[in-house]
Amino acid sequence: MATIKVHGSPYSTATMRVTATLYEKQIEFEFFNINMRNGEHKKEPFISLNPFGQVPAFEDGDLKLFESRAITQYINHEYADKGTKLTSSDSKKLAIMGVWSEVESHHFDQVASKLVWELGIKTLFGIPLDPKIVEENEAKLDSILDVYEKRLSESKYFGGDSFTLVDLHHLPSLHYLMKSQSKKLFESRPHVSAWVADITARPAWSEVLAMIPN
Ligand SMILES: N[C@@H](CCC(=O)N[C@@H](CS)C(=O)NCC(=O)O)C(=O)O
Repeated sequence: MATIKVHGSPYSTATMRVTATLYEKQIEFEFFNINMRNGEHKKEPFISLNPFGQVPAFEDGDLKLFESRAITQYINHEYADKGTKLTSSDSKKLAIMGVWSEVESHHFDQVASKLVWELGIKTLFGIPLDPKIVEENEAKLDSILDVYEKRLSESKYFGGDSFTLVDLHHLPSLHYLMKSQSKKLFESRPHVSAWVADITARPAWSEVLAMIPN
């Protein structure tokens, strides 16, 4: 089997989505650290792997991919027999997963990524945050988490009874937000809070966190 290569940054939420999937599937990979502070993601050779100049990029033999969710879907499909099953073979369950997958990327992530930047990354690198952006996006997150609380009171995970890619795709932003003032929005909702505790305790997720430099 050709070696899988992940080009990204251990701090990047999109990169973490891919490494979390590889660890869940127990697939070995080689990690190439792209120094974003030096702008390596905007230059060759990286820009040939992702013309949008964003991490991560991924290689499996001749196959070259970018866009983290497309990469996780590929890994899940190609290595279906390995590690954790992160999807369903039932078309109705798959359709429900599809709904919540769209919610994660078009509702949750739109807001969470702004908060991660303001409260997570800027804090990490000592850059002053913009309180207006934080306030606006926390208000939006509050409404999204009302929907999440209802869904998670009916179903243990977003896709049903078992952990799937939909839950996994949330993990990187949760990592930053649960260390920030936005934590209160998750903790005030019992089902959301139990789901966060459950999915962040997964051994594969600890392996992703171990890649972040101290
Ligand atoms: N939709 C893309 C988003 C990738 C993305 O936004 N990556 C961030 C790091 S988490 C990045 O490279 N930011 C630098 C930039 O946009 O210039 C994916 O899921 O892969």
